[in-house]
Amino acid sequence: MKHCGQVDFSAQKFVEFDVYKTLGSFQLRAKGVFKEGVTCVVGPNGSGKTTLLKLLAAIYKPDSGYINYVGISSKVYVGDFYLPPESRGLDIVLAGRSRFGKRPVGKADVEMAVKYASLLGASDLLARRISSLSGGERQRLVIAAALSSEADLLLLDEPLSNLHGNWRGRVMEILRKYAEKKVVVITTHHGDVLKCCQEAFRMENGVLKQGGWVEEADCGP
Ligand SMILES: Nc1ncnc2c1ncn2[C@@H]1O[C@H](COP(=O)(O)OP(=O)(O)OP(=O)(O)O)[C@@H](O)[C@H]1O
Repeated sequence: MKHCGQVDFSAQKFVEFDVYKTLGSFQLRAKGVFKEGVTCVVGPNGSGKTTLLKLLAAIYKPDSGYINYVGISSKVYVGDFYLPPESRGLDIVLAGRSRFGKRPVGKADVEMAVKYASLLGASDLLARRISSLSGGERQRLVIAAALSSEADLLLLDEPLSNLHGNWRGRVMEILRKYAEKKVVVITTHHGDVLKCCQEAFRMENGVLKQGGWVEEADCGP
């Protein structure tokens, strides 16, 4: 309930966590809150970014600790995913729409998939065999797939890989729009997009460190 003088957080979505996970000799310890907006997690190869996203997506179970989802009823992790080479571009976007096989898709879902592909300038790629697509073309369809899931918590592993400067900026703009009422977390190696994140964290040797608010985000509306 909202009281006079208090901020009402009841409508907001966020995920708060304090998790420990061991994978072989690798140990991860991550504590933080990811809020509505686009959060970027940066860090060197092997530092634990993917592991954290998979923990938050409930693909991995933490060894100890907790993950508290507030206002979040659906979560989707999107990394690279396999589809048979004879699949079409539309199949990529529909995979996201089905939340990667978790729900059936129908005619209305195809319409939504077409809409999201158009947002990514990928309408002409929908009928193409995926084996004929360039890395960047496939990546734009993967991003359309992620968006078409319409999940409250979108965990995107390297969504900007294979995209050149202009497209990285456009994708960040689109993600920021999507994240106005949802939580989007991306991992990235591209320092040039950090100015487009509402918040940034660094992963170093399995430890999550807050990078602080990015004050002057000059991307998107
Ligand atoms: N199933 C596993 N068994 C053992 N070790 C694993 C397993 N999965 C990941 N690791 C190790 O955990 C560490 C963190 O991996 P993770 O994929 O989270 O890193 P990352 O920061 O996403 O790296 P990159 O930027 O290269 O994608 C790495 O040292 C990796 O080798």
